[in-house]
Amino acid sequence: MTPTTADTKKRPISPPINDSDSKKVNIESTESKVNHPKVRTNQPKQINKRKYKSKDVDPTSPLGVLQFEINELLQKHNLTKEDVSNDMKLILNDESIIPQYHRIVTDVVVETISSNGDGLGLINHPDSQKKLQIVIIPFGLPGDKVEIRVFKSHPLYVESDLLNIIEPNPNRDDSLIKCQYFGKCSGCQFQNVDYNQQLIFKRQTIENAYKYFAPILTSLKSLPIINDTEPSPLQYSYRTKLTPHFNIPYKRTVEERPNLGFGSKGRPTWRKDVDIKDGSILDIEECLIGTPIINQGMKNERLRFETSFKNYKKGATILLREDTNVIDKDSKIDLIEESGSTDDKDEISYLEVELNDDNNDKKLVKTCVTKSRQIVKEYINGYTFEFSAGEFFQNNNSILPRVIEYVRSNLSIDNQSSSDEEEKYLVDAYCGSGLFSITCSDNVSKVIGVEVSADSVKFAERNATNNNIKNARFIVGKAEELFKSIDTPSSQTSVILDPPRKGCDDVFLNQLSDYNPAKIVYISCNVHSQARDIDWFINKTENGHKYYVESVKGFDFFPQTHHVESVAVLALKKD
Ligand SMILES: C[S@@+](CC[C@H](N)C(=O)[O-])C[C@H]1O[C@@H](n2cnc3c(N)ncnc32)[C@H](O)[C@@H]1O
Repeated sequence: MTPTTADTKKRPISPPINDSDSKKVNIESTESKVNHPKVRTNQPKQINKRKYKSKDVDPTSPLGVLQFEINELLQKHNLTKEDVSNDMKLILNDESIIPQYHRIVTDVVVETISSNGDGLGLINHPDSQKKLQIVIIPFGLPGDKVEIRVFKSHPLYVESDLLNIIEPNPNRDDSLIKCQYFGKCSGCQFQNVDYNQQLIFKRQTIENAYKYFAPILTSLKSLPIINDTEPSPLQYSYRTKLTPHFNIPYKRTVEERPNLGFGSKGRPTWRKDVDIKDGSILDIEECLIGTPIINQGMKNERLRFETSFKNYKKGATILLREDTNVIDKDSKIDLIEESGSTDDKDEISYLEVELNDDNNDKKLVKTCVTKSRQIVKEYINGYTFEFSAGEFFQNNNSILPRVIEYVRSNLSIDNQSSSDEEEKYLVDAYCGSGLFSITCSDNVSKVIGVEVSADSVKFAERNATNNNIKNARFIVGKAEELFKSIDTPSSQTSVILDPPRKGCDDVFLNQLSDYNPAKIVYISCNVHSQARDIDWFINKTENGHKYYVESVKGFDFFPQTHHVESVAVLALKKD
């Protein structure tokens, strides 16, 4: 499969299973439409009025990636999409057909796991013995034999709830589960999977991402073997930011406190000893992947919510962000009113943490901030960072020293036109509040960071000053405008890219190619858009062919979940 055109703006990579228009991934109608067809059985002329509405999906989003995963399953079983298609018109318009489709199925073997952490399997088709259905099984692991309830249909797959594990696969170890909400909460997918196996799943996600989204590099066999995923030092209690939320029904005053927590996923009965109230938002007192002070903040804010919910006219999200202060070991921190969330005695909750690095005359004092405009601090390997609580900052502090070291070590420039005596430069595109610009600044003469958020740039400048970094300058603007203001010689410059989930703009990638830097380190929380961008950059831009993918490695920023951060290094080919 190759991209359809070399010069289109959107670089469409469409899964081959798609319907006629290859630029679109057509998915899905709304749940209410599928589940509650308003068919007036006494007025036959009204039948067949409801039409299936498809919507465009970004191919690198979870639903877009699912299309590639479905396609792979079809290929494995030598099936066509007609062999698994569901008659959406019928499902939407004939109520009597629903029990046939939305049913309990037993002895289903989970074949594979999606990048979203859901199991995928094949079941018999209600329409015909010659057909099959592809089913998504949340919390199903490859090799499990399970009982499921199908509850929702889509043109090429159905969704289900996991009811029972009939035969568990060897990777399933439910004794590892720590959270009482696991299996219902949409946050974690892998608590019952040994941590090493979690890392293997994530490596597989990266491999698949490059297979699906870097088709040219894959077909030319010019991708390196994907490195093992770097584990997180903390596998629980690592998340420095959580955002529990609640719903208030439209235009209604509620008498009873609404659930406050995280979105629920399906209606699993497989966790038999767990009694969880139904609802689209689960009521969650404690989130075990959150840090201790974040959970203290959650406790405080839940207590406040017991009465304050009556003041809300609509649903909202509560921000919980860890704030880390570095102070002398013997001193006491001055906790002013803004310092953070307060407990039932109206006292600011805080935790003292010992430092286990060279800074042993200092200690850390942590509070939980709830106001998005408030300034919070983070401490990483002797560096301190300040940023607005509501702005982007990496959420797993424990793994940051490892990822920073990895990025630093891969920035080194090694080409013929550059010698050790020559000055080296660093460009940090999408720099946020300066995490990589600052921590990677010491072996280069000059760093230039660019970032679209003026607020983040303000903090990047402040962070450079606070960390005594004198060689960094920051520009407010889109990465796409970066190269206008760059004067460093490209053969001595490395570039860090750390874009948001959607990846880089084509304009930017073309400019990057024209600039032709010595080294590129691309960090991404969406390996699918990363793979797409790298395939495009190397194969479709002017100087792209001069580069090769030196390495790709995952970092487990979010243990127990399906997410993986990927770092890809591009170097210039040697002549
Ligand atoms: C994943 S974050 C990385 C931030 C930083 N590297 C870090 O690790 O803290 C992506 C950043 O890109 C910024 N951003 C989004 N679109 C951008 C664009 N077109 N040009 C420059 N920055 C952009 C966001 O504001 C955000 O700070």
